[in-house]
Amino acid sequence: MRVVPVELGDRAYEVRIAPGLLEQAGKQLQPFIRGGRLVVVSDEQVWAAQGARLTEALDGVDVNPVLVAAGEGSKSFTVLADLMDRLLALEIERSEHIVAFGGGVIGDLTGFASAILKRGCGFVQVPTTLLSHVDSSVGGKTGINVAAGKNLVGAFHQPSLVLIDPEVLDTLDARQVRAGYAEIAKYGLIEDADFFVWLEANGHAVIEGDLEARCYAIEKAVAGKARIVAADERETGDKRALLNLGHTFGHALEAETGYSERLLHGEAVALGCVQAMTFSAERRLCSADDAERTRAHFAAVGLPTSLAEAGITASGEVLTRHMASDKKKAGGKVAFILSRGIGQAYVDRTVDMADVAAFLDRNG
Ligand SMILES: NC(=O)c1ccc[n+]([C@@H]2O[C@H](COP(=O)([O-])OP(=O)(O)OC[C@H]3O[C@@H](n4cnc5c(N)ncnc54)[C@H](O)[C@@H]3O)[C@@H](O)[C@H]2O)c1
Ligand SMILES: O=C(O)C(=O)C[C@@H](O)[C@H](O)[C@H](O)COP(=O)(O)O
Ligand SMILES: [Zn+2]
Repeated sequence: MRVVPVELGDRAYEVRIAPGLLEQAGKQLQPFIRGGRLVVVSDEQVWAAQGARLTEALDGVDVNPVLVAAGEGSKSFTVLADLMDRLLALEIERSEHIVAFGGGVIGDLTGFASAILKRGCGFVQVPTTLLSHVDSSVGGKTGINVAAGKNLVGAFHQPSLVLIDPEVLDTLDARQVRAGYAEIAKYGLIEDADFFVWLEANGHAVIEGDLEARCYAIEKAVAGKARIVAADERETGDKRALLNLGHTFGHALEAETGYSERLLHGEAVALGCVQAMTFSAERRLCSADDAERTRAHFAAVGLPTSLAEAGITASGEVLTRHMASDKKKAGGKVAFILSRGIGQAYVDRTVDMADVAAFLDRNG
């Protein structure tokens, strides 16, 4: 088993990664079982595909599944309110841990519900998508989307344990796997140029399900994220903001497409990373070659790299309006994660929104 520690003092926890780990859920989750039961929040699709594996591994435990609809729409006040009522109806106690069994939507929603239920109870992440393996299950960002934008209501609330079994990805469809891959490549672009080179050679293997390549890439991305989170848990400095590479652009694209299946979060991040690198190249911060390598790699693994490809016709002015609600805004200025080269992302607070709008109009 690969174990990545997330060093956060009294909120420290482990990320355990191993094929077949789900079969050991009884042993792994033992410390969190209270009164013989475990409350598990999941979505209907995950539960249909993987629920039996979890409940069989928890033989003898009274598993209480609480299911929500699959998809980004469940990161909403309506679903959160209903979930809270259902958790309270189970007479859940503050000393209990809730298990988030699903992708990033379930992790973000359940994590937020745990943060506010009875003023905070514990939770454990058992992620089931590639995206949630490499990114959303680690670091404690939880929350929901609201009319004003993506993840604008939420809390930092760390899980007590993360259990990653790459074999759960066997039932995940190929488009979702590719979307999750974008957050792996993002990590290489941020601060690990050698890892990006490795991905250029092995990205297909990661996507196609080579277990060794997948485990290596998952561990690498998780370890990178854990290091950044340990250094800047609440994004008060510029360190954690780097994990937002591609997201200022990407979240605007998700807003424009109504958080719908038209553009998955990971696809928006891929497109956003290409835009951030191309914008950086136009400003001569990084080379045109690095921007092209980024575009070519995402294209090679089947991710969208242009607005036209994603079917987005909105003007730069409309897209930058979405960016105005970005959480990285300070003193009225939106911060952008730009790049001095592959593996050299940095936070830039000098960007003029009119320049971004004109860039988007030129680079449809
Ligand atoms: N908190 C963070 O740090 C963080 C980081 C990155 C992304 N996110 C958030 O994560 C969300 C995206 O997460 P996601 O890409 O995992 O999407 P998701 O949770 O919507 O899952 C994608 C789809 O796959 C299905 N699914 C999940 N696991 C499956 C499995 N093993 N077999 C079959 N079907 C399965 C789900 O039912 C869903 O329909 C976004 O809301 C994004 O904002 C959060
Ligand atoms: O963990 C982080 O920090 C990230 O930025 C990871 C991102 O991949 C993730 O999508 C996150 O939810 C975006 O953060 P937000 O603060 O912009 O909502
Ligand atoms: Zn993301």
